[in-house]
Amino acid sequence: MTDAQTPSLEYVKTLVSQLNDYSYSYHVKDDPKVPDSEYDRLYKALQLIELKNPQWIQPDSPTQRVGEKPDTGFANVEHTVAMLSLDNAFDDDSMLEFNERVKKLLNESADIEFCCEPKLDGLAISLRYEDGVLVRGVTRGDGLSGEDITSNIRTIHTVPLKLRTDTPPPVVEVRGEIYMPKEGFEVLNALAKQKDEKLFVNPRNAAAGSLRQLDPKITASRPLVLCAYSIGFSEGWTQPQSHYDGLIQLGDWGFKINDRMERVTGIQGCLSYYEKLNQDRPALTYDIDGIVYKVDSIAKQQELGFIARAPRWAIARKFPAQEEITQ
Ligand SMILES: Cc1ccc2cc(C(N)=O)cc(O)c2n1
Repeated sequence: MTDAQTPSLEYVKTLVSQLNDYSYSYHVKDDPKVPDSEYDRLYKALQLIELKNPQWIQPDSPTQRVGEKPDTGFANVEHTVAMLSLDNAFDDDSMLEFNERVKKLLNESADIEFCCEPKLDGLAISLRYEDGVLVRGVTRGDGLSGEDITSNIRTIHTVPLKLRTDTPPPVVEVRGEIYMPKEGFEVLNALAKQKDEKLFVNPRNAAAGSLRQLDPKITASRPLVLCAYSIGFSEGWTQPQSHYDGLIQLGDWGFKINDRMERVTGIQGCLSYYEKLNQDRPALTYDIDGIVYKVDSIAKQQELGFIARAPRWAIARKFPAQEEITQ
């Protein structure tokens, strides 16, 4: 790319695409492709052209991540499909019962395939994409409705402003957990201490406080990460028939998915996954409060359905509570 490119709509689209590719590699794949200086040079070039040609501004331009405060507070929005809480299991016997109950309900004698993932200790949100473009981000709230925090969601680099595909579903809602990595939490509290400000008790509270800021510039300054964990409502496409494949699809679209996510066979696979993750837990760069196990087959999930608001096809196996972080 030449430096002195004549500004044009095509050139703006190329710059946006290039900057978003670099940002995806850096923030989602943790694999920077160019030095920060090169990213900043292109970003400034884009800003300058957009300033002189606002009509060329693209919806997924990285310059559009940090907007203005919403005039009023956060509007309340109803979820198209309820955001479920999970039944909890606190010991292996409960896991064995969960497995037996699932097999009985499915009238299945063979081992069930489960998808396992760390249960991130953050805040659940739902993102709506129309024709591949992010239109809204809503907190879980009470599971039926939540707060529209789109302006704050847009500032998070691991939230794609546009899905990385030329053939997006007309409508898809993606669910994920927004969390603050342990290191970012320590730096944030060290800064707060220096400024004699109130400290956050733990990364989850820090993430919640950062998302509830009315000013997106404050949210933008906080080290927040989105990890996608499921596809919610969608229409106009053929959804993968396995939860695991759905997560791979989300990764292909540009979302961060958890690299510890794994598909296992039967209850023994679940118990082994628990033992391994419980050992590795202290070394993780983020807080978790358990493991989420899901029946991998979407058809089996639909057959099992839901009791009240907790699905019969999933369970959260909790770790013993970590000692509270002393200030
Ligand atoms: C259905 C459901 C509900 C809450 C969840 C929460 C998490 C999480 N906190 O990481 C992961 C999941 O797969 C979840 N899945």
